Amino acid sequence: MRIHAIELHRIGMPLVRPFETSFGVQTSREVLLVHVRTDVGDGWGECVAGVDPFYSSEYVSAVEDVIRSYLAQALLAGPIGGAAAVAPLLRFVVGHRMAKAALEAAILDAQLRADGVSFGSHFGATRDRVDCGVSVGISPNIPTLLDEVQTYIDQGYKRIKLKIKPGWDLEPVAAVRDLLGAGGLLQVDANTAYTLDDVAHLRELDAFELLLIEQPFVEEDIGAHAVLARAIETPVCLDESIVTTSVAVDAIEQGATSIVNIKAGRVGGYLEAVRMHGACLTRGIPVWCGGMLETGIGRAANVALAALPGFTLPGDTSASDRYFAEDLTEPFVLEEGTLPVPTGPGTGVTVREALVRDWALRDPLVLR
Ligand SMILES: CSCC[C@@H](NC(=O)CCC(=O)O)C(=O)O
Ligand SMILES: [Mg+2]
Repeated sequence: MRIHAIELHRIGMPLVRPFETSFGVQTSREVLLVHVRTDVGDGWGECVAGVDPFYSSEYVSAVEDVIRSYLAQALLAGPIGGAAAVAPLLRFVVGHRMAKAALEAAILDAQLRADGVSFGSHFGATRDRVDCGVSVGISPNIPTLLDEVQTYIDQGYKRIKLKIKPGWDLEPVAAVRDLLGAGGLLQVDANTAYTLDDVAHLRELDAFELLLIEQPFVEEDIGAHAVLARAIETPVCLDESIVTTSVAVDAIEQGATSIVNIKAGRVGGYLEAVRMHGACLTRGIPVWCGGMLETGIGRAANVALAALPGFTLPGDTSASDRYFAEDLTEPFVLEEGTLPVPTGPGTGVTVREALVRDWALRDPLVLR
């Protein structure tokens, strides 16, 4: 495959409601899209990095810079062996996994569209629909939280995930457990907001029959998560910590995580995410597909990934209208708590390029 151009599009999309986590409040999504033009056709990839380095060390301007300054040339210098060659070609740059993942996804999209193969088929999907959960931000108060959760219950979501932080945890969880009833699927995500000093406090979550507690401690503290896992009943699930398949295996073997949130952008791409799925499946570790407020481009790829056999828990693969009034692709619409796996070549979705232009925050960066 010969890549003729790599275009970086930085666009802004308002969120339908503010989304608050333990690291801040978001009211819009500023997202970097990669559009590659190759000798076999075009492809689109979405970078999951936020506009600020608050979820991880990556952020949109840094992604633009690392692609422009280092990564693009490695892909434009000469013919490459397709998407499988991208990670090895980019290994000379340390980290920057979200940037690399967006490039690989765009190239994979171009390659599979040319081959007439869908992401799902390429990954080994075994389902044609995936069960969907929804992530609920920190609310100003309990009544507001319950109104939002009730909306999602009425829409048919199969699982509720609540963002928590010190001062907003036991009370909202108790209220939502009460609203859901005993059998409702409920989990929490702390986005690293706690420390080992909070173990006794976090043990009180055991009363609410949660599916899991996601990433209570900072990314690097794998061992601390193993200590917590031995001290509480609620299964510990890692997100930010799990940046490669080998880190996932180490964390599993240390007893730091018994469920894994897989996000292709966080681990360097969909091909690594498929490898991570395989490693977890072999070890009997359930996985689910995390979300990064993707547009329909990333959402299509996530739904394909979530259709693999080891993805046995509902993911943060919500409908497009969870975050956006209008999407860059045909909207993903929830049907009985599920989304259909796209069957068309590549991601299987068509990017509305007029919207990419209308929502652009600056002129595209074209690298040749
Ligand atoms: C801006 S928060 C993004 C990271 C967060 N993602 C979600 O909560 C799900 C977001 C989504 O529904 O795409 C997580 O830590 O899991
Ligand atoms: Mg998370």
